Amino acid sequence: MRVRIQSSTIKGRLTPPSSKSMMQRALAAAMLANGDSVIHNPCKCEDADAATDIIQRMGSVVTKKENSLEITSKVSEAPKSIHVGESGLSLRMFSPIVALKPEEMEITGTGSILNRPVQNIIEGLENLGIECENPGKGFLPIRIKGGYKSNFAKIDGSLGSQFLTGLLMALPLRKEDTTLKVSNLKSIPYINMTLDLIKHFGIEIEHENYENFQIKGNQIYQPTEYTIEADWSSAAPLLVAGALKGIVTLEHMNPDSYQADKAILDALQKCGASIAWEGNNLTVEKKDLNAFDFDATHSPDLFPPLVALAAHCVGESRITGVHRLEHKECNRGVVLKKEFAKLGVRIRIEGDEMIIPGGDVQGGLAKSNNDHRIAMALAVTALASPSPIEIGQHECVAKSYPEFFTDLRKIGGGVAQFYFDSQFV
Ligand SMILES: O=C(O)C1=C[C@@H](OP(=O)(O)O)[C@@H](O)[C@H](O)C1
Ligand SMILES: C=C(OP(=O)(O)O)C(=O)O
Repeated sequence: MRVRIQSSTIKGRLTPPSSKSMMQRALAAAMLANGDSVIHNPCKCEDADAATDIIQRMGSVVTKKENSLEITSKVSEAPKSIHVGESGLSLRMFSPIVALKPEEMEITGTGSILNRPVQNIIEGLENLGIECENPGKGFLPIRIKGGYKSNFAKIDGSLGSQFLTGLLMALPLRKEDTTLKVSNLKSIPYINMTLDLIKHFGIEIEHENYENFQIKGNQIYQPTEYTIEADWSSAAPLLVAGALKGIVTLEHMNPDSYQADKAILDALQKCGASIAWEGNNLTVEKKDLNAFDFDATHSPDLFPPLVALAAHCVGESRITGVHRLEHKECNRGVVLKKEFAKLGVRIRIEGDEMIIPGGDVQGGLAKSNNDHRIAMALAVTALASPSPIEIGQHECVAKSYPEFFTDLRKIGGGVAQFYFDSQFV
């Protein structure tokens, strides 16, 4: 199935889905807290389902209520395997967590996660004395025989923050203290989110400049109630839709969020869109849009919606941080260049910079490459395109935002859906 989006005027109010990053962390923390926790406003998407399945396999009982999840956690026997679905975060966060258990456990996944390297997880765990096997030779599956033996490790943060998130969640449960020396950490705001969330569950970690983490052992996760915020990563394409073609108000947004992708506001401001807050309601409205420069090194998931924005600005926009895109659901730098070329936009990549000429969008056929953020970016690009854009493999939005096309339609997006029975682009 593919979807066709045509030029449309945007006008409306929405609440974006709850944060999948916070949701997966909250599920892990609730599992680590022996007792009853409640997650309010849970996120419903495939990555959240994967994390829910993992904690259930690890022995937590999850009960769905109206707009909450009750999680009863208890010490239980380790399963033989866990399945992370397509979630990079669940893979990298739960690996160090399951390594607290001495039993051997296999970690598997499906789809795009099978093309994402696991070497840095293995190296990091081995530095802490964990035995790992990797029948997938650099990719999933991996087998972990847990039991941390070392109190010190050097961690390479250059590929991202997710593995460090897992270590920061797991290591406070050791008997011993641990010191981590982290080099070249990327996606830093995600670590702030982790530290804030575990603090809510009673865990304290100190660090100097995101390089030297002192993790006290013998800490205890306290069962608690936790409310998941609206997702700034899912909000980003909706805000770009407002900036390109009308006006959109997003409700229940936290202006003080730790989420990295709140930085979309900086880019919208730089290009000249109108931004207004009223309490927790955020309104973005179209104005004349000019090219902008933006550093997305620490908020890499903003690249796709920012490319959609830049493609309709006057002039050439420059986004830094291309090296952060290689190991996402697809190689996002390469795929953005290839798919936007099909629509008339000749993106250039020079070193770590992506240069996007504005004003060349023609419309046409493009595919998501099974990447939810690319599918959403193509959809909002279409709102201001002279001819419609058809998007193949658009169902992949279910990874983070299953209702994306329904919501886009609610605010005026001209979304038509139809079946197609043979090979597509
Ligand atoms: O911790 C998280 O929730 C995430 C961290 C980022 O990954 P990296 O830390 O690998 O850059 C981001 O791209 C991902 O979508 C979610
Ligand atoms: C990269 C993403 O997620 P993950 O790494 O958790 O699969 C994303 O949601 O854009």
